[in-house]
Amino acid sequence: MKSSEAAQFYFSRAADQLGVNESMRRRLMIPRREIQVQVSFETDKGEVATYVGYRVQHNNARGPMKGGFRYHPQVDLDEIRSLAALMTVKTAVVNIPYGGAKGGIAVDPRTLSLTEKERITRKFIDQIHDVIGPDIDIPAPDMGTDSQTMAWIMSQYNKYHGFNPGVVTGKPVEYYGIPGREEATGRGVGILTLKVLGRLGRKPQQTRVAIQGFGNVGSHAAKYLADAECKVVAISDVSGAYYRADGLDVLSAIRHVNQNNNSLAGFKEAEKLPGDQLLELDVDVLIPAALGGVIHEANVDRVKAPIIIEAANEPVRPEADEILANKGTLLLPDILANAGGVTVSYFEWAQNRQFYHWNLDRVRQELERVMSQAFETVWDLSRARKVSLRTAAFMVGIERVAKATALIGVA
Ligand SMILES: NC(=O)C1=CN([C@@H]2O[C@H](COP(=O)(O)OP(=O)(O)OC[C@H]3O[C@@H](n4cnc5c(N)ncnc54)[C@H](O)[C@@H]3O)[C@@H](O)[C@H]2O)C=CC1
Ligand SMILES: O=C(O)CCC(=O)C(=O)O
Repeated sequence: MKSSEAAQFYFSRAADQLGVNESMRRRLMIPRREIQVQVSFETDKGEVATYVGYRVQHNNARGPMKGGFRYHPQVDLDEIRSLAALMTVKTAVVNIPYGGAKGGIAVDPRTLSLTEKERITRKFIDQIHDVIGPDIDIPAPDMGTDSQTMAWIMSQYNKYHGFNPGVVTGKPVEYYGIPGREEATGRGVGILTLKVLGRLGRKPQQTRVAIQGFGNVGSHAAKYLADAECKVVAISDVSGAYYRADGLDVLSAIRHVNQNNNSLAGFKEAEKLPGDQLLELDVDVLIPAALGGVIHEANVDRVKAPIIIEAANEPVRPEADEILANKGTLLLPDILANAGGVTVSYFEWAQNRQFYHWNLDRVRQELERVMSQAFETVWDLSRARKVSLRTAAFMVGIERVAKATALIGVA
C-alpha cells in the first residue's frame, strides 16, 4: 500500500462509521492543489545543484492550510500528499482553525552546509511564495528543518509581500517565534502518554519507555517523560540505538547530542544496539519519533510493547496496525499524539497577527488544555463506538471538516 493509500484507508474506515456519502468523501479526499517545483541553487563549490520541492495543499474548509516542510531524501509527492491529508484531520481533531498542507524537498540536509541550506530554502520560497501566506497556507518545521529554516522562509516571503511574520510558524523566539514551540510536539506526546498510563492504571515510575528518533520530537518527549519519572530505557537516532535497563540519563544524552553535531554517536552511558532492535524491546511504551513506516508486516510480530504512542507521522503501516489491534496493543495515533506542535504553531500565528506575547507558562498551560480536551473526546468516542483510537480520532476530525464543507456549499 502506498503512503497516500494508507491515509485513504483510515479515512474510509472512519467515513464508513460516520455514514459520510460518496460525494462528500471525494471532496474531502482529493487535495485542492499539488505543487511540484524545481529548486536549483549554487553550492559552496560554485556548482548548480537541482532538487525537487513539493507543497500539497489538501483542504481549507476550516481555515488556512497548515503543515510542515520536510527535508529528507525519501520525500516524494505521494508521501507529501498523505501527510497533507493527515494535517487536515489533525488540525480538526485538536479543533484549531486550519486546514491541512505539507511540503518538502527531496534532499538530505546533512549533505548541505548552513549557507547551502539557506540558499535552497530561499530558492524554494521563490518558487512557491505566491501560493503561501498567513491567510492561505502556513508552513512550519518538520524532519530536517528547524527554527532557523523558518526564519529564512519568513525573510524570503517578506521580500515579495512585505513584513508578515504570520506566514510561517516555528520561528526563533527572538524573531517572532513563541516560547515553547520547539518543545511542543514532544511535550504533547509526553502529556498524552501520561494520560494513557493514567487511564490504564499504570504508574509512570513503573513504566519503561523506548523512543526511536532523538531529534526535536523524540528528545523533548524523552525529557518530559523522564521528568515525570518514567524510565526511558532506550533512545536512538540514525547512528544506532542506546539502551540502559535502569533508565538513561536523558539530560546527559541531550547534552551529548548538542555537543556532537546533533548525533548520539559515541554516547557512552548506554549499551549500543543495532537501530531496529529498539522497536522490538520488551518495554511498556514504544514511541516511534523518527520516520514513517517503521512498523510493518515483516517486523510487527516482534513488537512487544503493549502501548504505542505515534510521535512520528505514519510510523505504523496499515497492515501492521490491523495486527497490533488484533493482539490488543493500545495505539495512540499520530493525528492526536503529535498534534502539540501544530497547536503551539496556532498560538504563534495568532500572536503574530496581534503583535502580542504569551510567556512559556501560559503556552504550556494552553497546550495541555487543548491536548487534554482532544484526548478526552477521542478516548470517549473510541469507548462508546467500540472502535480503535485511530478510527475514533479520524471520526472526530472528519466530522468537523465535513460539517464545515457542507456549510460552505459549493463556493
Ligand atoms: N517537528 C515537529 O514539530 C513535528 C514533527 N512530527 C513528526 O515527528 C517525526 C520526527 O520529526 P522531528 O523530530 O521534527 O525531526 P528531526 O529531524 O528533528 O529528528 C529526526 C530524528 O530521527 C532520527 N532518525 C532518522 N532516521 C532514523 C532511523 N532510521 N532510526 C532511528 N532514528 C532515525 C534522526 O537521527 C533524528 O534524531 C517526523 O515523523 C515528523 O513528521 C510531527 C509533528 C510535528
Ligand atoms: O506546526 C505546524 O504547523 C505543522 C506541524 C506538522 O507538520 C505536523 O504536525 O506534522
